[in-house]
Amino acid sequence: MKEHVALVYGDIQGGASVPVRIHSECMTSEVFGSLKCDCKEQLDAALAEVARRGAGAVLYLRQEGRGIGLANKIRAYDLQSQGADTVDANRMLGLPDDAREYHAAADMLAHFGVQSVLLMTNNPAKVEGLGALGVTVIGRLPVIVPPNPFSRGYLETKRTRMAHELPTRGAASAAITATDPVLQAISQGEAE
Ligand SMILES: Nc1nc2c(ncn2[C@@H]2O[C@H](COP(=O)(O)OP(=O)(O)OP(=O)(O)O)[C@@H](O)[C@H]2O)c(=O)[nH]1
Ligand SMILES: [Zn+2]
Repeated sequence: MKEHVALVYGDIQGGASVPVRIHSECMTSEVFGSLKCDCKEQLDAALAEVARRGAGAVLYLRQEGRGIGLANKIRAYDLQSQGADTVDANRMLGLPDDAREYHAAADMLAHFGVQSVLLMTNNPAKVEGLGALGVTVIGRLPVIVPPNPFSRGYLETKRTRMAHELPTRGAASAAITATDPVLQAISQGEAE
């Protein structure tokens, strides 16, 4: 059984416009430090933003690899190393682009009596998915991580094929940004 986690900071009981990050597990970046995606930096940025705002929650869902599981994600990485992008790699394996569900997140928010959330995400499908489950998403807070040389293609695929609201290369952003100095240095070294 997968155990999901609600990390709550401050008092959110019965709250409205509660800052919430609904985060999907990514062992490769969060545990092993892979730079192929932005998940760990998004998690860190969300935790910092919740603390800065004084109250909020990070709901950590055990949906590795957008719900296809770790072994399938590693198989997809193998196909990506041969040129496929994230979406096509999943399809070549006969798997959906995104197999995640958000019932657990909706249940957690109901448990705390949260009336509405400010959702920290760049993914409009996540906003819609929660709305369909009865969660009132009153606003969206972008969580932008600057690309590094290893994540650039992955982020570009999210922008162009999965409709994530991410800046085009070089565009300035006033969103929550990752503060990791190493990643910022890598990204600035890449910028031109
Ligand atoms: N199938 C697959 N999953 C991946 C890959 N890289 C990261 N993931 C998973 O993608 C999930 C995160 O989803 P993303 O599409 O990056 O972001 P999101 O949660 O939809 O949107 P945000 O709220 O803006 O972060 C995590 O579960 C990661 O394990 C990959 O190459 N293939
Ligand atoms: Zn990741």
